[in-house]
Amino acid sequence: MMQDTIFALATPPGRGAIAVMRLSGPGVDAALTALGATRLKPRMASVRDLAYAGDHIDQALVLRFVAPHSYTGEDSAELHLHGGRAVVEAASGALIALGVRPAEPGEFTRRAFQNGRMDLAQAEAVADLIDAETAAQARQALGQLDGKLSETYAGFRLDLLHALALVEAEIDFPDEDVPDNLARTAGPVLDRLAEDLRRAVDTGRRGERVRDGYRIVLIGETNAGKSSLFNALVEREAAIVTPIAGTTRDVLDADLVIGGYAVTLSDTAGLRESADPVEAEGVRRARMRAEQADLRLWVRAPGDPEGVAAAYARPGDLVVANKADLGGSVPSGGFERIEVSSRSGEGLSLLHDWIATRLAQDLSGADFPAVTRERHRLRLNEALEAVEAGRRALDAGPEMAGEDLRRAAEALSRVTGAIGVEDILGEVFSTFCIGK
Ligand SMILES: Nc1nc2c(c(=O)[nH]1)N(C=O)[C@@H](CNc1ccc(C(=O)N[C@@H](CCC(=O)O)C(=O)O)cc1)CN2
Ligand SMILES: Nc1nc2c(ncn2[C@@H]2O[C@H](COP(=O)(O)OP(=O)(O)OP(=O)(O)O)[C@@H](O)[C@H]2O)c(=O)[nH]1
Ligand SMILES: [Mg+2]
Repeated sequence: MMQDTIFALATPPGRGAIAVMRLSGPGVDAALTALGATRLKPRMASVRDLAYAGDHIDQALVLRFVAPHSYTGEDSAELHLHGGRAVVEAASGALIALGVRPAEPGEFTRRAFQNGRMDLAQAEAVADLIDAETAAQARQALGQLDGKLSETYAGFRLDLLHALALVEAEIDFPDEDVPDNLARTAGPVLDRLAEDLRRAVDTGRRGERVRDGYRIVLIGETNAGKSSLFNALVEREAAIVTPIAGTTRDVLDADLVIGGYAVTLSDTAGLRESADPVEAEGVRRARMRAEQADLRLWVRAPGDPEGVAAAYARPGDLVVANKADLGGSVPSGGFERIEVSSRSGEGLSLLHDWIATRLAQDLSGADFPAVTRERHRLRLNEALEAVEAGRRALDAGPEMAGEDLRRAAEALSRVTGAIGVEDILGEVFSTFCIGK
């Protein structure tokens, strides 16, 4: 079956200096000819007057790419138009009249994937690079686009296939010259692989946090000044502040960038026992969010009760001793501690720097993370479990182990899309923007 020919605006909609319209599919050359763009040398920019049905559309810069030497691997073209709504409308109308269809989100990259121009992890990297707002996110996405994540998984698979070959040799030639002590040969290979996978899962937290944002949660007793500190850090009056204990109920999130890393900061309800069902639900949500935090700032004020929050703090938390302008002391309780005043602003830049240092500690690292999305982490854990099961099964016999190892290989292949791809295509490409 012949592929549709598709088009989409690749630049943001609206008024701009230039609007780039992208086309891909077997009908590209016919469409270009119908618009009057002829004698185009592949990969060379040419200025052409575009017209359709007697109407002049634009004087445009036109690029033509001949399959397979294009982004999608198909015949493709770009119309660099004057960036006004009317011109873009006229060009779209002409293309639709010529039987070229508007693209679905991510359809260009999906075709690039289906034509073997990139694997699934690289396609995800394209989306991540477009969404990147911090330098760290862009760096990580670019590494993934270059194939670093794919290489890591290829390495795991190679070790796995090595172990599988040993196991299968034992299955196929049980009476021949294969060492019959299988556990002695394949065992160490699997042990090493399991070790590598475990390390990859551990560093994976870092990749996901760089991509999705590092989660910082404010916790503390009511009235400690969590919402005041939240407002000071996000630099706007986002949260309600009152002298009434129990003001905050819902969890309030704000996205910010600290030290070049994306951070989600959450304000939460003050932790205390409450008979009010609304407040009790707020406290339940506060605890839930605090559980998932990468860093918790335990906000304390002079005279705070040694109450629920103290019982809740855990190693790694930072005590933020608030209301320093009032004098009076706040016990640190063995935690690292920084004195601030949300009111006067004293100490806030110190707090900012402390957080930036913690982020760099937790998120920077020389080697590229094996996991940047939950999808990767789930498959990696699946592979690790299967390898561990295979290792245990070696003693029971090669058939048992072979089954587990094939399951591990399949889990790893799903990350780069080497197999079992149909069910994940929708999930991966539906989040793209149109024109990518
Ligand atoms: N105008 C424009 N800018 C763009 C893109 C684009 O499609 N159009 N890209 C799209 O995301 C990115 C660049 N990525 C691209 C990757 C491969 C090919 C390509 O034509 N590859 C051919 C030829 C390679 C060569 O010139 O030697 C190939 O690999 O065979 C084009 C763009 C970013 N900038
Ligand atoms: N003097 C002084 N007062 C502060 C400071 N920070 C907050 N406050 C006051 O303390 C009271 C409580 O502040 P909030 O920010 O609402 O406290 P909270 O921890 O969010 O309280 P809940 O939402 O009830 O848990 C308000 O009256 C604030 O104006 C500070 O640094 N110095
Ligand atoms: Mg509050």
